Amino acid sequence: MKPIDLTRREEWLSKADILTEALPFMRRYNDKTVVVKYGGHAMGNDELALQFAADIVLLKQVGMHPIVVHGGGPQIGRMLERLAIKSEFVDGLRVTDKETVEIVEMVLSGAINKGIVAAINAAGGRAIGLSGKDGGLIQARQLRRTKIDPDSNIEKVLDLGFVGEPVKVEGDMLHRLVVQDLIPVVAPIGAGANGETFNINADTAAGAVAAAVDASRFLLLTDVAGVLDKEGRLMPELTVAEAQALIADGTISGGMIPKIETCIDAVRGGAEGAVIIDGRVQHGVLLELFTSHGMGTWIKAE
Ligand SMILES: Nc1ncnc2c1ncn2[C@@H]1O[C@H](COP(=O)(O)OP(=O)(O)O)[C@@H](O)[C@H]1O
Ligand SMILES: CC(=O)N[C@@H](CCC(=O)OP(=O)(O)O)C(=O)O
Repeated sequence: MKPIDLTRREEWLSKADILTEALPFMRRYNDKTVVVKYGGHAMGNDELALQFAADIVLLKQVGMHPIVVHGGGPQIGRMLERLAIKSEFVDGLRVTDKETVEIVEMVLSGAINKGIVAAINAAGGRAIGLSGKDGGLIQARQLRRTKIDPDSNIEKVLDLGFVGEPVKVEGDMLHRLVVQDLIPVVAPIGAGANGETFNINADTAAGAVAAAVDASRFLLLTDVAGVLDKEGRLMPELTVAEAQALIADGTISGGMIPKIETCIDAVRGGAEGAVIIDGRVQHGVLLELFTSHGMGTWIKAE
């Protein structure tokens, strides 16, 4: 990190202003757990990734307990393409056959998880990489999803293969890690009761982790400013009911659906705030947590 040049009064003052604004938030969140979902689209370039890691370390340094749950959808997509394996999405979820789930696990628990761990460690933190399989962290079952067929009006069960949903997250295990000053970095892979591997949407996994550790704040980093209305304008706040209406009328679609569903679960579960922010903005996590104006879209109960 570049030190503040105290001979340049202007620079010094601007940093002092930032600190004056940030300190009350830092005090408020001292000893509190924050779950940060780091989406594949938010990972951007190496510089942004290093900055993200430094911000996570800073949260730890000011006394918070950050837990990172990451995605990697675009990276999985690229690997599947290289291997000439076709992939399709239904409502933002990747249809996952046996061959695909092996690649999903390899990409998420391998390169991406260890890359984030290495970046946090290089920034001065102590990260520990886990998949949902380690220590039985995320126990999962096959996701059962149905859809009403618009022509016949009959409810149909969708076959998404090895797409899972969390049944139980070992929150205590994460607590034991964070009190030892470790920063858990979790890949959204679930373990089935019979040892199956499940591909869990990273937003869903992050929401389940946030609920299990009773997180004070839940941030989802993506590649848009937040939830956009039909004209593409940012919506700074949404109630649960408003968000549901936007899904129903199609304003919210694709990958934004699991994000919103997860935020709704988090606020219903008691999280103080669930926020969708632009991970491509430098220091977005700090701006959201430590400024009064925040960033992105805040989903609130009512
Ligand atoms: N109303 C909306 N506001 C913002 N983004 C939306 C909306 N509806 C759909 N999206 C899409 O959701 C995407 C974010 O989801 P996704 O691609 O799964 O991100 P990530 O990889 O970060 O999880 C956006 O890039 C955008 O294309
Ligand atoms: C079931 C399902 O869709 N799983 C996701 C898991 C990764 C993910 O969610 O990554 P992002 O957060 O970057 O989108 C997938 O296979 O792409």
